[in-house]
Amino acid sequence: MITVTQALSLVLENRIFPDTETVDLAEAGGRVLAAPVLADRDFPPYHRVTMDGIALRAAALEKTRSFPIENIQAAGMPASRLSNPLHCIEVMTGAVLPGNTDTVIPYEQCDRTAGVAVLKAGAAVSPFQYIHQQGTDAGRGDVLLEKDRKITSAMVGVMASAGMTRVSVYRLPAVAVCSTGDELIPPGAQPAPHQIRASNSRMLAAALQTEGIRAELFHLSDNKTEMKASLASLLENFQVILFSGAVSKGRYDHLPALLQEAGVKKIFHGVAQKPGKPFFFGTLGDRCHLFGFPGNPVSTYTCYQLFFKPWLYRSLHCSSEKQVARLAEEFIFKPDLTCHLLVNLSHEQGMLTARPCRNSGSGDLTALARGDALMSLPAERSSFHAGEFFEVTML
Ligand SMILES: Nc1nc2c(c(=O)[nH]1)N[C@H]1C(S)=C(S)[C@@H](COP(=O)(O)OP(=O)(O)OC[C@H]3O[C@@H](n4cnc5c(N)ncnc54)[C@H](O)[C@@H]3O)O[C@H]1N2
Ligand code: MOO
Repeated sequence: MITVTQALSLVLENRIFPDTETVDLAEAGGRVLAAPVLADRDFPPYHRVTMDGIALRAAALEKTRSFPIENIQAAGMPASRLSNPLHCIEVMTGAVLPGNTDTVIPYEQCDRTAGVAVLKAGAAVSPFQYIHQQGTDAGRGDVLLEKDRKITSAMVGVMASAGMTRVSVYRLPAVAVCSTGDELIPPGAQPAPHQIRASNSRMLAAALQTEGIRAELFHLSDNKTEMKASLASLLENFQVILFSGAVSKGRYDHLPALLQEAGVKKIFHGVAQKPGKPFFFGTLGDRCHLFGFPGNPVSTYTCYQLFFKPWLYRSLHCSSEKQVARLAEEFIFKPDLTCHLLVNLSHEQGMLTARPCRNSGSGDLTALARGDALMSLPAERSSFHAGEFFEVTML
């Protein structure tokens, strides 16, 4: 059995190198940007008025506090120009600053009567106040967004303002999610007493959906001949296959052997961790990457989070951030395995703090929905003390 660290580096070494494609801006959220986004014009593109009020020349204040209003400059109107330096133009937020003016005084600081604006006593005036100056956010041609970033809603906004309607992103792999086991029935069916509902495949599909991947779901029978036939077709049609179950020592755990018979190279089978010990990972050349997650629901999900997700992010050129949290209470774990402890997180004394979450083991799917994160406790130790910091993976 290999360590968690060794397993993770083997998984990451076997990343894929996806092509790029262009998608509509409306579909780009959550995808990874494959090319930098440049400013097609200055940001803002003109001196933008930031308060409703009047625009005038600041130097005019040495001569007068009373300004005849020449006209109104609203947002969306082409720039006008102040003809008399002792006059003003009414301006609205978002308008282009009129030519021959250099300051804005909000309505609250002046009185307007009979077409004349008079500054109130104490109205503060300095050049370029309440003006968002052209090009101060970014200049034309500047990089607004670096490539290899996961596209957030703010980034969608930036791209829209740079005039983009299509975005270059890394192509997502075609993923199949396969449950295994004759005890499983679809969630909509009525289970007999000896049956359970297939939850893992739905859980994995939901996790993939948050990455923008619409996986296809399959179910493999425990029957060796049937499983073999299904695998042949899956290996033909998918770049990535996530299996859950059929990877431990049982008489019907045919998956690792059948995959290898079908030409899959075993990269590893078995990781010194709990949960998720019988985890299998293999490749079929560059054509297909296979993750055989152990069937217990918490094991499946743990392996997805700790190995598949970093693999996906590395393949898509972006990184998944690691965090540490403070263990709130003593925890003992004797086996010589990395323990991925299900925890609840809170902020205590300004520190991210983790408390073990009640659960009854890797078959306890209900606990997974109560937990916030997995805290990885190193295999070399068996007692972990309150106040120590360890890495956490958010769920
Ligand atoms: N003799 C040994 N037995 C087991 C070992 C071992 O080392 N020696 N390892 C144990 C560990 S650890 C795990 S984890 C499990 C994993 O076994 P499999 O990957 O072969 O998974 P299954 O036996 O098919 O299923 C385990 C468990 O999970 C339920 N399951 C499976 N798929 C789903 C699904 N899609 N949705 C909901 N629940 C699912 C299944 O019904 C079983 O209860 O092996 C231990 N045994
Ligand atoms: O490792 Mo198994 O994944 O404990 O339940």
